[in-house]
Amino acid sequence: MAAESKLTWDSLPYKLLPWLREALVSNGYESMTPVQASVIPLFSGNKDVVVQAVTGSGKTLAFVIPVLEKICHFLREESTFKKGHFGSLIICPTKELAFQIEAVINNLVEFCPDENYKLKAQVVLGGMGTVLTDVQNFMKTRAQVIIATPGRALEFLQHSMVKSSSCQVLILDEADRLLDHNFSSEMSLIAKILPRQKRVGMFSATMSAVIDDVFKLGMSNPVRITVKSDHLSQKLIPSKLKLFYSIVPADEKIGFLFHLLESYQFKRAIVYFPTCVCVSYFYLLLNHLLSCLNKQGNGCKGIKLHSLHGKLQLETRTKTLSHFSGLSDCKNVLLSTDVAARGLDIPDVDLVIQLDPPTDPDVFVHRCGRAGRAGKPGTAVVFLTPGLEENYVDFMSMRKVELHDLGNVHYNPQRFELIHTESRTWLLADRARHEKATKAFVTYIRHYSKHSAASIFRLSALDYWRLAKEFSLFRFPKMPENRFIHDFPEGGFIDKSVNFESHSYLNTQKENERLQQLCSSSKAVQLNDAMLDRKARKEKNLPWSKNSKSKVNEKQSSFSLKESKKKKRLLLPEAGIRETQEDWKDLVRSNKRRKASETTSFFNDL
Ligand SMILES: Nc1ncnc2c1ncn2[C@@H]1O[C@H](COP(=O)(O)OP(=O)(O)OP(=O)(O)O)[C@@H](O)[C@H]1O
Repeated sequence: MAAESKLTWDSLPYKLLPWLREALVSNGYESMTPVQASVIPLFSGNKDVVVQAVTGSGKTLAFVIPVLEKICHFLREESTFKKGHFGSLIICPTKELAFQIEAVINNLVEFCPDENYKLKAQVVLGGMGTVLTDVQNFMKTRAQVIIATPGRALEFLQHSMVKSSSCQVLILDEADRLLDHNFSSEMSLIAKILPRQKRVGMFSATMSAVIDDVFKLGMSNPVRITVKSDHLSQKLIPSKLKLFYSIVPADEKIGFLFHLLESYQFKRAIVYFPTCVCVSYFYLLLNHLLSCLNKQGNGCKGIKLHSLHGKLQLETRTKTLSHFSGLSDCKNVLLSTDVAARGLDIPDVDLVIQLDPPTDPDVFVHRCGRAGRAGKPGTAVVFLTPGLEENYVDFMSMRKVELHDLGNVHYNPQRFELIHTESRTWLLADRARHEKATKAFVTYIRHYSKHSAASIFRLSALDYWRLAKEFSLFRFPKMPENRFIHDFPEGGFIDKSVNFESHSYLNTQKENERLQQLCSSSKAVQLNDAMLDRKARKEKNLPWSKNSKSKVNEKQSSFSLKESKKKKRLLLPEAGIRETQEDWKDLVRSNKRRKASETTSFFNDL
């Protein structure tokens, strides 16, 4: 980071603990960043702080230093925390961020002389064992700093063996995220459990709606600190981060993404997708396309893809991040949801691509801020589809975020066609792939409806045909939004040349099950036809006196028999119809899940 000479650690109005000063310098932090210089004296001097500073400006150390100092002062006086007690609680919205903060603390505390005490931090996260395991570990390690995500932090504090009366400092990293409606109830309960006398620090690059909530957390007279970038026009954006937009029709996004990945010189890039299913689907598809393009000598060599989203096991997520950020001679590309939008500090990420803008405009700033950190150069590009979405440029400009046109990009149309053909062939080879594409498409539409800028992102204005092509769909799933699709094809069939009955699974067991189901439903149709035939014959053989219908009606009745057969068939689970019902069931199920998850954890969706 470009250090300003006057911001040395010695220029603080008090003297840092000698071991801490040494630890900072040994970790390469020769001097303070502006946010550290503004925050540390106030926060260490017992003020509550609400800090807004651009992404990558060093907010983590701005709270870690006062936290460690306060614990050391306490330990100097009391020599130890009583069993079950701790000194500081740091809350952040994601597990990745919790581990990152733990690493920053660990790198410093190893310099702490442990004559009397050993400084320790412990992460306490949902999805990693039970809270009882966390508590048992805590009893063994006697960690003084707890780093947690909100739900597990609350469970931990509510455990009878955990005593919170010695907690002196509460930190909310990505505070605006922690205080939004998804976490606010946990946060108020946590604030009630912790002692009144604690100091509170809130940190984020965006703080639009936070200020009303500070008093709920028991902050008394907080100081608001805003550190803007020295960028001429963009005060919310780091000075060396360049922001671009490009108008790209939905069905050209994948081709254009490959073009950017190939033509830009970068070391690490993050590509954002809206949902977990979209990440996992496009990870498979893009990997396949990459190997096709490579084999056919169509470029895109030396690119390695990684995928990250909240539905992956924590262990997988951790491994993915370490592979993505580890040493490599490839261009590493992380396909991710917003689980990697905030706080993550991955060295050398110099390109961020957003296939779609995020639903919350504040997240846009956080996503872009994964590049251009700590004074390094970076580029962020967002794709906007032609039409209403173009207004996003003015919308962001009103929020003081200026986007520049990436300009005309010439890319190879042949390669573009190749991408579509290869995607189609790949999907045709396995029915499961098309099912995944369908799910990804449905989650995309659902996500689109959540945009806070509803006048720009309208479901009615989406180009569903092009969007379906982006996902390589052969058929529209049944969903309420189909009413917006012009010239909606009969049965939703986009590609009429695809025979859905013979479209098979690559997995033999799955395929056998499907064939059995198909067979039993066609038997059911036959049985039903036979039953109707018998009934008709019986009616025909009745004596004239008992038959209510006249001969004149006979022709009509044989016609209505055919009609009723047809109708009954429609009620039976024939292959095509069953699929539509499946699509529909998926949607209903996912709607139910969405409602449930909206009331539980928002981050399941990331
Ligand atoms: N004093 C310093 N000197 C040199 N580098 C620093 C200093 N402080 C922090 N950094 C580096 O700057 C980078 C960004 O820091 P950090 O992750 O704390 O930013 P942030 O402001 O929290 O960003 P975000 O808003 O994205 O969470 C890190 O790589 C960190 O090592």
